[in-house]
Formats: sequence, C-alpha cells, structure tokens
Amino acid sequence: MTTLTASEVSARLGGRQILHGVDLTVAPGRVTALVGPNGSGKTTLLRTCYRALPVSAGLVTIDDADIHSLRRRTLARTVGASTQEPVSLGGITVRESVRLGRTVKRGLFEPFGTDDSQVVDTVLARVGLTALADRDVLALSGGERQRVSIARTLAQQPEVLLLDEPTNHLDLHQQLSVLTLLRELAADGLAVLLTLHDLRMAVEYCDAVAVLHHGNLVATGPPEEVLCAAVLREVFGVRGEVREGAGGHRTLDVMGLAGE
Ligand SMILES: Nc1ncnc2c1ncn2[C@@H]1O[C@H](COP(=O)(O)OP(=O)(O)OP(=O)(O)O)[C@@H](O)[C@H]1O
Repeated sequence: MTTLTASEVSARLGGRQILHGVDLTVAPGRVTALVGPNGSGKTTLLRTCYRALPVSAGLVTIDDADIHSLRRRTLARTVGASTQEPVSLGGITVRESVRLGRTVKRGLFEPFGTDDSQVVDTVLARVGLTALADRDVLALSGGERQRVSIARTLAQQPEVLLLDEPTNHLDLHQQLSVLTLLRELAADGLAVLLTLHDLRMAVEYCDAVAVLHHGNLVATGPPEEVLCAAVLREVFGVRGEVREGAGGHRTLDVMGLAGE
C-alpha cells in the first residue's frame, strides 16, 4: 500500500505562482476528489504529483521518497496518471493504445508476454472497451477516448492513480461506471486522486474531498464536512448543503447562486 503526499507544495507557471504551499495526502484504499473553481490550480497540483511539473518549493513524496529522486521506471510503476492531453497518434487500435501502458511498466525492450496480454484484456473489459478493442483510437468519440486513457493508465498497474477530470465527456451512465470502478480500485488498495467539477458526485462517490481556491488548499476531509454551506458559498459561489437521506445516503443540494 502506497501513500502519495504533497508537503508545502508551491508551483509556478509562466512566471506566476499558481500553487501556494499545498499539503495533501492521497491515502491508499480511498478515493480523494480534488475540487475547486476553474483556474484554482487542480491540474497544476496533479501535474506536480506525477512529476510533469517541478515544484518551486515543497516536496512530493511516495511513501517516504521524494518523487524527484526516483528513477523514471520506478515512478511509472508506482504512479499512473490519466490526463486531459490528447490520447494518441492515429493508426493504432484501442488495444495497442492500452498496451502502451504495459510498455511503461515493462520497458521498451522487454518482450510482451501472455501475462501482459491478460492484463490488457482484463483492463479493456473492466473499462467497457472490449467491443471497441480493434477500432482506431481516432475513430472514437471523446468519451470513448477518455476511457482509453483510463484503461492505458490501469494497464500500468499503478499503486497511486491520478486522474484529471476522468468523467469529462462521459454520459451519466459512463460517469457512474468510472466512479464505481475507482471505488473498486481503492477497495483493492490503490490510492486514487481525481479532479472533479461535479460536487454531487464528490459527495456520493468519494471518501475525501480536497478544495483548492486560488492555489491554496482551503479544506480537506470527509465530503459532508468539507462541502459545508460556507465553503460552497465562499469558494464556489453557490447556496447549498449536504443532506443525509434514508440509510445514511448523502446528497448535495444546490439551491442557486450565492447572494440570490
Ligand atoms: N502555461 C501557463 N502560464 C501561466 N499561467 C498558466 C499556465 N497554464 C495555466 N495557467 C494558469 O494557472 C492557473 C491554474 O490552472 P489549472 O489548469 O491548474 O486550473 P484548474 O483548477 O485545473 O482549472 P479548470 O477547472 O479550469 O480545469 C490558472 O489561472 C491558469 O490560467
């Protein structure tokens, strides 16, 4: 079981300081949602966590190791990131694209074995892509490509899974499928961090929520505690509250814009 920790992380982009001393723990066995208004720094924080962006101060560690001290292969075996960047070149199938996740794990020159094929098949099935496995990735919809990106990351078999808006472009059924899958992966022991705009989904599907506002982490903890009326009003500009229904099921009610 692996924990990823950001300690006092600051980061700069284009000469501007975007993150201001963020502390965040991504614990195994849990799905953590990173939420915040547009431009609050969610993608930037995620990028520092998989070493796509250097920190200007602070530290990102996996267990106790600074990620900048890890060899590329070790990092790739531990941390998998599914990002919003364009999935791929054309001319390769969904299966081939997902196989690339195994290459990250195995190295370019190690032969692809039957165990790798099994992992790819299992992942394709788990993400609901088996029927599309032989399609060219460029012949897919935005939502289908999103699932290919998630599948390729899972083929890496990471211990920490980072996902940038994995429910973006997905219809409601697929959004729930992805969130259910993330819950299953967390139950298997993975540490899962995803950026998410849908606060209702964060309340219903995530174990923890971390709120970024202007590059500061302003709250972190259980969704029903973190997404209180004051945070909804001051950070998201809406009137709302988390309600507990029958059987302890929690939902977020948003009544309108703050100040209405
Ligand atoms: N290359 C860049 N140079 C300067 N500023 C940048 C650069 N890229 C992003 N930013 C700024 O950094 C801030 C944080 O961006 P980031 O993409 O991390 O936010 P976000 O919370 O993921 O936003 P969204 O919800 O809209 O995806 C924004 O104000 C953005 O304009």
